[in-house]
Amino acid sequence: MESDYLKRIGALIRDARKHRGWTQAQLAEELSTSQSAVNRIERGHQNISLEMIARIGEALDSPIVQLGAGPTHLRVTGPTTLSGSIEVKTSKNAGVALLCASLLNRGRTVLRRVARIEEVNRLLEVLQSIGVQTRWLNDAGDLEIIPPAQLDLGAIDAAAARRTRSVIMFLGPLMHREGSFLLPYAGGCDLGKRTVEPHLTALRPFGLEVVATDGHYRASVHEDVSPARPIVLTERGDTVTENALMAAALHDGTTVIRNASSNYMVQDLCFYLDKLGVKIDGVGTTTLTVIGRPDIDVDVDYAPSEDPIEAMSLLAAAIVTGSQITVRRVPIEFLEIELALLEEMGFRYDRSPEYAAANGQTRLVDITTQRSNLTAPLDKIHPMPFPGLNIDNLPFFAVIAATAQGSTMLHDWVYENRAIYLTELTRLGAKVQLLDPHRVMIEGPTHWSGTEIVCPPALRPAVVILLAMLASKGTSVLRSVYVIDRGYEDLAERLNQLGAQIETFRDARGEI
Ligand SMILES: CC(=O)N[C@H]1[C@@H](OP(=O)(O)OP(=O)(O)OC[C@H]2O[C@@H](n3ccc(=O)[nH]c3=O)[C@H](O)[C@@H]2O)O[C@H](CO)[C@@H](O)[C@@H]1O
Ligand SMILES: C=C(OP(=O)(O)O)C(=O)O
Repeated sequence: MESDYLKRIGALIRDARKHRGWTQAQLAEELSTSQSAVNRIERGHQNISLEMIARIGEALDSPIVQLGAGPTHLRVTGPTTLSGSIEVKTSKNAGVALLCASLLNRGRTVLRRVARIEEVNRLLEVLQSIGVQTRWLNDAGDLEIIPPAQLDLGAIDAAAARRTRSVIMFLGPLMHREGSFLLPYAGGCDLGKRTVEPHLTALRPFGLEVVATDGHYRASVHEDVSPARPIVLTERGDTVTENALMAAALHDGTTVIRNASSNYMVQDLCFYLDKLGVKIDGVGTTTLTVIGRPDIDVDVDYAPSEDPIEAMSLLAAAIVTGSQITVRRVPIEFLEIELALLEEMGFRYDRSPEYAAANGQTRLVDITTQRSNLTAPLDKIHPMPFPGLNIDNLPFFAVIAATAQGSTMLHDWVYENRAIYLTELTRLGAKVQLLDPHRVMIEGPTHWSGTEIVCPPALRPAVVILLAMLASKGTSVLRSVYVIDRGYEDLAERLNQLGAQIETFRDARGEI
């Protein structure tokens, strides 16, 4: 079925290219990819995302390929009451870390139930462009990754790389494969300045030097340098810990990483590395001791765990719409503080006994929400590195606080911009006052009323607006939802299965 569809798309692209009089190499250059990737696409031998189709359409200025592409928008009819049950997908953040980590392994990696989200698609495009074979094995999202003997970094799909921040996690694995290389600057949510300096500090003891020039990180590796002392991270960041772990995995010796993040995606990475034969002590703590293996060549199969941020999003959907739903496969240990705080605010729910995730490690529960009357918490809500309230879950408390009686202060000390985007909720009737770029005061409850909003360039605030739209009276339009698709698989469709009325649409050609 899928290959049929890919072949038809491939044929359309080939015809449009020929119509333009271009060679595959010319189109490849325009797309910052390799001629062989274009050849694979045209023959229907490569998965291709809507994003990529849109980029090809733009490059070829082709009405055929542009048809149906362009930004996607959502039309929401509310207010909605949800019912039924929904399963949490595996996490974006473990998914992207594991895709990068698969570069450590010369053998075949199979990742189970990977969320089919745009962030993963971008990384797959990057991996394919440098010669890695990747293939979805089935509709369940099982993904096969086979690296080549030699990577073709010169052919890297720079446009795809720049759309994700995760490409920064290529540094750890690549420094063992290449003496020197170029990586495009990392993108991701626009949350203000996000430094990469902690990554460079963490990797320097392994001999990595990086100079940032004209849109690229220029990396070179001094092979005679190796960590003489424990590596002390200057901040307990998730991706920086993952980079240090990946560098340590192929390092012939023992590395100690202190002030490590013990967050969910880091744990998933540790469990995967264990399957590669890398021994890690201290998983779930802030000191990780890694016994690396200089050559890893094994066929592995790993099932990353469920996404605590998606679980929180679904609980917030139930709370803001006053609905009873069952959220299945909630990774409870990464949501305990959020739930404790919600309980304090008056949220009532039932939880099933714990059971193990497919990785055999992460503890899951099913949560059934009850209609609850919430009141504002006495203290401000602020995030902390795990085991604190998750930084990415903080925005959901904005929409929850807006349904609660009283004033709630949210303090996002982490990001420069993210709290500012929450003020968009005022357009749907919430009282959200920006006290400074990091703090908002929210006064509830809210009489939500529908309107049209363009997604802010940040995933979680965009989802928060969508959830408020479910509760809003009348029709709302949420424009340009790529940012949501970066991190959620079919969110609108899955909410519809719970009874939401969300229609996905694109602008007709010629309209703005
Ligand atoms: C792909 C991925 O996994 N992305 C997650 C990862 O991004 P990532 O690891 O890239 O997060 P950043 O490096 O951007 O760190 C987030 C912010 O926290 C600050 N900071 C972090 C830790 C600390 O101890 N002190 C400190 O100041 C950083 O300076 C930065 O401003 O972690 C973020 C914070 O959990 C999450 O929002 C992202 O979803
Ligand atoms: C900030 C986030 O993602 P990223 O690190 O991919 O920009 C997020 O997941 O909310």
